[in-house]
Amino acid sequence: QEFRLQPTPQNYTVQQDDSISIPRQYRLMAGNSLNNGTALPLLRSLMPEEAPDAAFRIYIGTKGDKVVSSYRKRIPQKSEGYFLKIEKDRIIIAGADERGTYYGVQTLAQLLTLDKLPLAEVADYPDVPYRGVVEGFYGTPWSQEDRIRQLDFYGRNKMNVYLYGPKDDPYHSTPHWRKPYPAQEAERLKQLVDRARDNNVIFYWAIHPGQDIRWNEEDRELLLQKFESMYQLGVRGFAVFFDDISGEGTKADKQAELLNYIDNHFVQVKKDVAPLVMCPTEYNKSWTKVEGGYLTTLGEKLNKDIQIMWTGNRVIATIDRPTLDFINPLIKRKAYIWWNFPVSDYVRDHLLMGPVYGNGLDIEDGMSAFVSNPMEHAEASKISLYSVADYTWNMEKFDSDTSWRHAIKDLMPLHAEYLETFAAHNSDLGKNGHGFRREESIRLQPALSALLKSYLEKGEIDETAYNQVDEECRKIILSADMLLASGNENRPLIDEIRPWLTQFKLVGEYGKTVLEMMRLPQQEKAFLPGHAHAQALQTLMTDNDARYPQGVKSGSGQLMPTFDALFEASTKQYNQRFHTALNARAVYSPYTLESNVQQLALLPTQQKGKEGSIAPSNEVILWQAGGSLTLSMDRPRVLATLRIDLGTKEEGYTHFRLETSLDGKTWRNANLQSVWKGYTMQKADVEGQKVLKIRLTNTSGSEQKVYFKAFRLTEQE
Ligand SMILES: CCCCNC1=N[C@@H]2[C@@H](O)[C@H](O)[C@@H](CO)O[C@@H]2S1
Repeated sequence: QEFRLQPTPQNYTVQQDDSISIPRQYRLMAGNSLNNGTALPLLRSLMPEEAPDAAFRIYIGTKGDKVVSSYRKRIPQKSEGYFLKIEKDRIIIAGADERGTYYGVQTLAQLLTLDKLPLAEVADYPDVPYRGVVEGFYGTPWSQEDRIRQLDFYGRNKMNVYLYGPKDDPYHSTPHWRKPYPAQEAERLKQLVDRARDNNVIFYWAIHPGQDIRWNEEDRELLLQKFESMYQLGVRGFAVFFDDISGEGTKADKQAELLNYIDNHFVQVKKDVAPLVMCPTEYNKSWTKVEGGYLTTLGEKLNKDIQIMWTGNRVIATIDRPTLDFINPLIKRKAYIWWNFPVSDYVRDHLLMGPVYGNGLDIEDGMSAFVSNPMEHAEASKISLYSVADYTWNMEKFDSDTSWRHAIKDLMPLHAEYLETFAAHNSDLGKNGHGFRREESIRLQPALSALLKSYLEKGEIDETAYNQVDEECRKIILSADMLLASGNENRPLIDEIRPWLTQFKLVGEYGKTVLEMMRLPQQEKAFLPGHAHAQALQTLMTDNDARYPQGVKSGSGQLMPTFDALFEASTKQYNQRFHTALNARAVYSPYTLESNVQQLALLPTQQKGKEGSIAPSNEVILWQAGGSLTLSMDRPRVLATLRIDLGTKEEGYTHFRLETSLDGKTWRNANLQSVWKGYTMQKADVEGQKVLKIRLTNTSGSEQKVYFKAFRLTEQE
């Protein structure tokens, strides 16, 4: 692929017919404003060496520095803007501010990877003021090494925000948010803060006190002391998260009072701290009742410079003009967008490696920030993060597919074609509680549907489609092996995605096996080995990783549904022809879920051996009065245990009724009791009961806010 600057500059011109060789020595003319910044160290790390008598010169400074005064008018009048010009005997880098100058050097760094330096002129600046990443997912927090690599990546891609808020860090959230970090964790955070500064990234530290905060002097002071201890570590950006909580902490006027206090007595006092960021309890449109006044209270009461985060019309949603036209007037400021992609903590068996798409290209003036909540897999998230950097820097020029291909090349230049094959077939999320889906296997879709259509409707094989799919299966197997054997090119990435690479190879082999079966349903003997092999592969694909009930998923959007349908169709043909009863069901879950509780209705069911479960949800469930959830079996089954965890203590369960039924008509109550004291998990007395359906209903007469942390049954052997 051709060379491109990342992110796409606002203005970039090159003299086509001319270039210069990279100067070996240069005389540096630097403005004083850069003395304690990171633009100069970066420049020195890129260019060979300074020589006071060298002919070639580099002028670098920010607006106002004498050294770049003659280029002052060329500097874009935009925060973090810069002007970069390469001439025969000099390079000029002039920033609107220190970070702009740093970005000018980052752009020069990319040009220096070319054999010859083009005589280029770049006048550049970002569309969205705050751009970057919020580590805000559930699951295994990123490691220290992950974060260091991330911060360097943000520097190179001109992202200026890293927001530290991993849900599972006990010092970020309940129970230890009031306590300073122990020495070792504090030291590690300090390392990150320093690394962020090296990359001109604002390191925001977020606190998540909402679950047990008390609206009093003591907790307010404890929170400020915690912020002060983080400030001592070098943190210069702060956030207060009130998401995913229920109870006292959700009151808007109390939240506003606390945040204004922090703003007035900490942020404004320190003077070198970025504007305070807050995460509201009602953080997406599907959860907010405008007339309830939560958002308008924040909009009216919160100091104007406090930023308010928003995920869009739903928890997981793309952002467009109507989204912003809804929220901005309510909060009386531009929303600070928290984009829940490529986060996968609600579909942990999937990787989201596909293109970034679906966000409006005309909304840069409607948001104060756009930060991505990524996967727990740091390296794998970089495909999306590269494109988020591209999209937020220059929105109009953003091209989803071009950006995606370059993101892959940036991640593994030597194995880009294989990683692209892998990423193309590992992008959809599968069925999930949020109903958010992504395109997958886009280029192969026509062949897959043509192959399936002709086989199902006419029992014929569309040879063209067949060969395309066969060829892709070969590429899938090859790509999996090449990436697994890719050694040190990007070992951390391969370590993260190895279970999915192994699975991907099985998908390729399964496809080839099913394609062979399609040729043989009339051959009594020859069909059998293929059928047996396909079943063996199905077993290997569902039982391959203890961390995921049904194994990791790969190709779940298009490849696997097609291959499964072809497996079933060819086996059915064989059974009819030879009056046999070979198993003709590829994927099989004995459990189906129905619910009129909107946030539960789409949750997938899982089955592994004798255990069945409904996938948990990360969010607070608004369970309407009379709302119910029903789990149905394919046939009556004898239960051993049933455990339910709504994240609430004893009295919370009194609002619900649990019933079982053998025929779906007559129901009998099943009592719930605590599994053990102080724990929210409850167990039902269903031991030995033969049931067809299980139903959980909110019989309290009013809406209940609960979590949906577990719904697990085991059958008797
Ligand atoms: C507006 C900002 C508040 C977003 N808070 C959220 N908390 C949860 C995150 O921890 C999860 O990673 C995310 C995706 O499951 O869902 C919600 S989104």
